[in-house]
Formats: sequence, C-alpha cells, structure tokens
Amino acid sequence: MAAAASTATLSGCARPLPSTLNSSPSSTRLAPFASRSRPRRLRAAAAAATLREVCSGRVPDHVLQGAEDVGYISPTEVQEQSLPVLLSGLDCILHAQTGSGKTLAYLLAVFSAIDVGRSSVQALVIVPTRELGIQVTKVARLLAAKTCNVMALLDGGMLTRQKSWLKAKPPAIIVATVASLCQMVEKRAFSLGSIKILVIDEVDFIFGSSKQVNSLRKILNSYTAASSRQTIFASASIPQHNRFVHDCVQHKWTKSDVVHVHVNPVQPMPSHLRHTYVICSKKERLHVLLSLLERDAPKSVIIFVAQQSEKSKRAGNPPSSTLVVEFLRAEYKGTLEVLVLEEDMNFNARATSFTEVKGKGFLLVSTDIASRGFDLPQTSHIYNFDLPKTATDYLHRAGRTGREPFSKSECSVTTLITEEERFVLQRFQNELKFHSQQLPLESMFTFNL
Ligand SMILES: Nc1ncnc2c1ncn2[C@@H]1O[C@H](COP(=O)(O)OP(=O)(O)OP(=O)(O)O)[C@@H](O)[C@H]1O
Repeated sequence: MAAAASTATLSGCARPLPSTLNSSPSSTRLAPFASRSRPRRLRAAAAAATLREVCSGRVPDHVLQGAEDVGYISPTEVQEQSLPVLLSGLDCILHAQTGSGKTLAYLLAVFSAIDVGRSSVQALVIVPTRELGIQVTKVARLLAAKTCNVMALLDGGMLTRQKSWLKAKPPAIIVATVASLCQMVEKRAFSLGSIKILVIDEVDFIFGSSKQVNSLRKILNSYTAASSRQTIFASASIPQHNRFVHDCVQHKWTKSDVVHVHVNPVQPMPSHLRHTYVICSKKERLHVLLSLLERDAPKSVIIFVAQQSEKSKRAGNPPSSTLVVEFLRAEYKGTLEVLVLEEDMNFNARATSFTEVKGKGFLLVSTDIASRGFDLPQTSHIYNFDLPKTATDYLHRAGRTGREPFSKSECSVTTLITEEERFVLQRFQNELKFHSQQLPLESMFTFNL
C-alpha cells in the first residue's frame, strides 16, 4: 500500500513542513492518523546531505558543532528520514532498528524546540532504566555544550538534593525514569506546565510494564497535554504499530496528525548480525559457553541470562547470573573482566558495573535490563545463555551488538538452547525474518562433564 502513494502532503499537519519532507527515501512510511487508510511515502532525497544540512536553520549551531565534534557528520538512515518530521514540530513515532541512531534524532528535536534563555523545564525525555538514562543524559549534555542544564532524575538518584536544585534553577531538559519523575511531580518539586517537547524512549517497553503504565498515562494526559507539546515515541519494536498509532490519537497521547516514521519495516533485525545456535543440555551449558568464549576470542561480550522467577527464589536456587558469573570467574582464562548487572542489585553496585563496562573490554553477564537502549559499541558478541522470552526480547538483546552505524563488520549472536527449545527459536526467526545457523556441539567441544 505504501508503494502506491508517491508524495507526502501530510494533511492536518500543525505547522508548515520543511521542503525536505517532500523528498525522502523509500523505506519511510508516513502514516498520519488523519489519513490512516493510506500510509504515505516520501520521495528519495536528491543527494546525500550532511547532518548539518538536514538540520539547517532549525537546530542551534553550537548543538550541531557538538555533534560534529564527536563524529556525527552524516545522518544515519533514520536521522535522514525522521529529522524533517521531528524538526517541523510534528508528533512522531520513531520506529527503527536497534543501533540506528534514534537518540540523536530525538535529541536534535529537543534542542530545536527549547529556548535556552528561559528558566523552566521545557523538555522531558522518559527512559525505562537508570542505565539508559545516564547514557541519554551524557549525549544531551554533550550537545548542550553548557548552554543549558540537563538534569537526570533516575531511580537510585539523589532525589532530595535534586528537589532543591529543581526549585532553585530549573533545568531546560530532564531525562527521567517514570517512577522518579512522578515522585518529584507529586512532591511539587516542579511542574510540567511549561513542557514543549516530550520524548518517550523504548515506549513499547514502558507501556508493557504493569508497574509503569499508569504513571506514564498520568504524564501523557494529566501532567501535560498533547495539544501543548510535541510528543515523540521511540523504539525498535512497536508490536501492532497500526493499532498503537490509533491508540495514540484515541487516548490523546499525541495530536491527530502524528507521523509514523518506520524505517526498515520488512527487516526489523539489523542485517550485519550473524546468528548461530548450539543445542545442548542444561548441564552442558556453562561448558559450552566457555568453549564459545575461547573459540570466538571476542572483544567485548554481553551474556544474557533470565531474571530469576519468584518460584525459583522461594526454592532457594541460585539465579542464572550467579551460576554464570561464579563459573566464569573460576574457569575463564581470557583477559576480559567478568561483570554482572541485574535488577536485584542495589543502585550503587549497578552504577559500578555500568561505569566499568564503559571504555574497556568486558564480559558482562546481564538480565534483560541491558537489552534496552544500552549503547556499548565495542560489543562484538552476544550470547543468550537463557533463551529470551519473546521475539522482541531477542531483537533487543541482539541489537546490543553491531551498533556502529557506518561499519558493516559482522557481529555475532549465539543462543544456547535445549532440543525442546528449538521450535521457540524457530518462531523468533520466522517473526523477525533472520536466519540462524546451528553450530554442531560434538565437533567443536571437547569437555567432559
Ligand atoms: N550520525 C551518526 N554518525 C555516527 N554515529 C552515530 C550517528 N548517530 C548515532 N550514532 C552512534 O550510533 C550508535 C547507536 O545509536 P543509538 O544509541 O541512538 O541507537 P538507537 O537507535 O537508539 O538504538 P536502540 O534501539 O538499541 O536504543 C551510538 O553509538 C551513537 O553514538
């Protein structure tokens, strides 16, 4: 259907659109709710533009300079396709592969919307985890180049101290987790009345969390109103996205002319990842993992484990993370440091693990807490020690590697499964349209249990 529509007139748009909106690559689908029956396409841009050209006149120069200083010269595909929409002030659902550069795209929109001369909270970026919040804050501060304050209101933060800072000198931009934000608003530390732009990153994850969804609805509908702000939702996975676009308008989470920018709709999985799997028994798994690490000699690794169930806790079993970490600390002879990250750790320990993985080779054993938004571009290998629960979880775990946008070097994702789990992995393959190759256990591993 998208191929049939050749131009994007975007009926119902609140503001005049930049001329680049009439010319865009074929992979973008624009589905303004006002004309939902026919998703629209943009025509291909005449020539490759730089990030500065794409943002021309709409993003302050110092912000673009900051971006260039860290090497963001050419826009990634999602930036090229979404920035004309985002910088025109339209509400947007930013839907593109993991590692495709959505963060910079929405932060550029933030800087184009705020007035750094005003002393009020004007932009709010909501993230699901403290770790992702730290990362986004870092990029926002880098782009702000000290022209405005960026505050992180994150779970495990020093909220009492931040409350007085908020009152004394409101930051222009706040990056927050849902719980910490609501706590502050309910304590009347500040109001969201002057918010011009609201971004919700990993939106499907936050909406999918029973703990967070009610608070999120308050942020969207009670503390602020869609009519007085620009709203941006971002994720690599938005299941039933047409339904979601419909709900956005129906529940007034966005305005009615919200635009769905969907890059690579046919192939949600980044193409330069190599997927393999090994079939082994539960008893063999730790040894298989060790053999793979010795064989692959990875630069940096994330090993994903399942979060321990309440039932398993009650039965007094150790969680997978403990099993893997203790085994690797005893048996792994490589140079990478073995670190752990999981929900049950206290925030100081989480912060230490997060800081330590930055900037050096690591072997991080983590639950799905590291699967959303974590940007450690040096990660060359992912191992699923425990099978992810859903195809979406597989997608986000796999997307922690292959994150250098203009590099095509192959990164790998290896999943350890039992014979009975084979069909689950097959289902993920069908849903996400990727191929996974079996590594034969017997020819590769020489351990005796
Ligand atoms: N224009 C650019 N040029 C070079 N590198 C870029 C550019 N934009 C983003 N990057 C880099 O690409 C990597 C991935 O970006 P980002 O974290 O925004 O991805 P994402 O789309 O949010 O992924 P996920 O869905 O996994 O959260 C980061 O390391 C970032 O620094």
